Amino acid sequence: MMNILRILKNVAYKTDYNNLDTLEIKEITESSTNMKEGSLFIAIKGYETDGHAYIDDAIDKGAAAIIGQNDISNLPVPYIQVENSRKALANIASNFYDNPSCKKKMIGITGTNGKTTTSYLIKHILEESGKSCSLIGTIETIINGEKDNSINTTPGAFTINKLLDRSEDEFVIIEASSHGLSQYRLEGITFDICLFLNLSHEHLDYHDSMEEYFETKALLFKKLKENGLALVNTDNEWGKKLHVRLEQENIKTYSIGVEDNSNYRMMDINVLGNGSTKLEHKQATYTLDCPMKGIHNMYNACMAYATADQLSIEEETIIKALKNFPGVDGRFQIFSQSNGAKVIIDYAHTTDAFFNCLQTAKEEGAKRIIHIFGFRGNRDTSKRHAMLELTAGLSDQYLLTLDDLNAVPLEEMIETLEEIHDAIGNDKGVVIPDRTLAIQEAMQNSIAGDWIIITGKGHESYQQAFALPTMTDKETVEYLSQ
Ligand SMILES: CC(=O)N[C@H]1[C@@H](OP(=O)(O)OP(=O)(O)OC[C@H]2O[C@@H](n3ccc(=O)[nH]c3=O)[C@H](O)[C@@H]2O)O[C@H](CO)[C@@H](O)[C@@H]1O[C@H](C)C(=O)N[C@@H](C)C(=O)N[C@H](CCC(=O)O)C(=O)O
Ligand SMILES: Nc1ncnc2c1ncn2[C@@H]1O[C@H](COP(=O)(O)OP(=O)(O)OP(=O)(O)O)[C@@H](O)[C@H]1O
Repeated sequence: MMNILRILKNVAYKTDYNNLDTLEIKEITESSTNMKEGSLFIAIKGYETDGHAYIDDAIDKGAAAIIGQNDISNLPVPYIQVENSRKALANIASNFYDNPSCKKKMIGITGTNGKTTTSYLIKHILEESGKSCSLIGTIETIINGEKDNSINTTPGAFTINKLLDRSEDEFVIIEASSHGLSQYRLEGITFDICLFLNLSHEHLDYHDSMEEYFETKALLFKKLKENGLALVNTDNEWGKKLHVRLEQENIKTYSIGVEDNSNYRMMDINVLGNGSTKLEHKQATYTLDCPMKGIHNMYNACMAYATADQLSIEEETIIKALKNFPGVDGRFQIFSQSNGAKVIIDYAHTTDAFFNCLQTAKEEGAKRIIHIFGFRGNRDTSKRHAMLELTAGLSDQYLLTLDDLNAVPLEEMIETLEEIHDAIGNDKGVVIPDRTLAIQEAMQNSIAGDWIIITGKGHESYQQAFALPTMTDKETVEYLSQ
């Protein structure tokens, strides 16, 4: 039980109810479906529906009080009006759990690509150095070693605070998506270290422009604790811009990149075979071996190195940990075939990530590159042409197939694939809607030296059933390898 006035600390509100000082709350929820008697229900205007429509339902289920942003009177339980209930929820959750992010060493990671990979790299290094670490991200949450599948990359504010409260680990790594940042899911959370990885065309169905997308990502750095520090990959225009801005704001910032003036300077990058790079920092140079393929993963490894270094972990420990990093499910995961072909499963769903995957295969000596991919329904459609254009140029063959439909009718998506293929594609390509049959086609016709690259789904399960009895790209590949 907690008094409502404690829950409302630092939240601006108005109410007609005069006895808040005696109002005790058992729990908080934003969902009437999860209501428990004695809870505070927070009504949120959502993207799909309006939580204010469920206030009666919440009261029927025993809500002790309601918070919302609409003008409402004459409810049978106290009503507290705030300006923005989503923002209020975040502050309330933080109050309810007694500001849990202040008690942890918090690491926040943002960028278009590489958040998940970098978070697992950092977690691995921390654990190899004997420290305990929670992780909240796209694939799963790991709290006190217990894993749960994720719904969002950045969960809702209430969930985050609850997870932080449950965590007995010393460190917590959170992947910060732009949706999460713009929807106040991280409001009230403060960080010791924040990382900016990169920014490329993505989510422009949600953000008005790249500029706005960048500004949303940059919000993470407003959440640094007083002595917190920023680690920024400055080998991209957005990283450079952020680095300059943070320095002007007197925030302790380190740049990571190939340029001479980078604080962590990458040199002699070798991405072939067992990749390695030299990293120079404060006149000392270290050699990092990174078993994950591709220049993009070299950047992820260097960002992880810099983070661990700033946490005063011994260089030798970091270097050893990077070398034995086991990789991440569905991130450039290689399945060598008995006929000498290789199949790669990767979560790439941006043009930038496509380039990294296909280019890596080329540099690794692929004789032919066969790319299997689709487009997610109800997600940024403006990136599709560039994605196909890139693969039509770099691959030797491409198979356009289904990704998640997300409520787009099957026939409509197949038509879209055919239209884009006709408009942008070339004779290297073919449309095979059934994802498992597309993989089968590529694998059955493969020869030694082929690299079959399957992108888009990574670790995720299929949303719909396909012809083969499998639920993930990995299962399909293993089924066809038997
Ligand atoms: C479009 C979007 O971002 N939606 C997010 C948002 O949902 P919402 O609050 O708008 O939900 P809503 O369904 O409209 O419901 C409104 C309110 O009514 C309440 N309600 C609803 C029904 C009912 O019977 N009773 C009831 O009380 C709901 O609990 C909610 O509070 O807030 C929820 C809680 O934080 C998120 O889980 C949810 O993410 C959905 C599932 C989603 O798919 N989001 C994607 C776009 C997303 O956020 N992706 C990024 C990663 C992107 C990337 O980089 O790939 C992420 O961080 O996951
Ligand atoms: N540093 C990077 N730069 C560019 N592309 C990258 C980088 N790291 C990974 N990628 C590509 O992005 C894909 C997704 O990687 P990862 O899951 O680590 O990123 P993410 O930011 O967590 O993605 P999401 O926001 O979609 O969950 C990888 O499979 C790879 O193709």
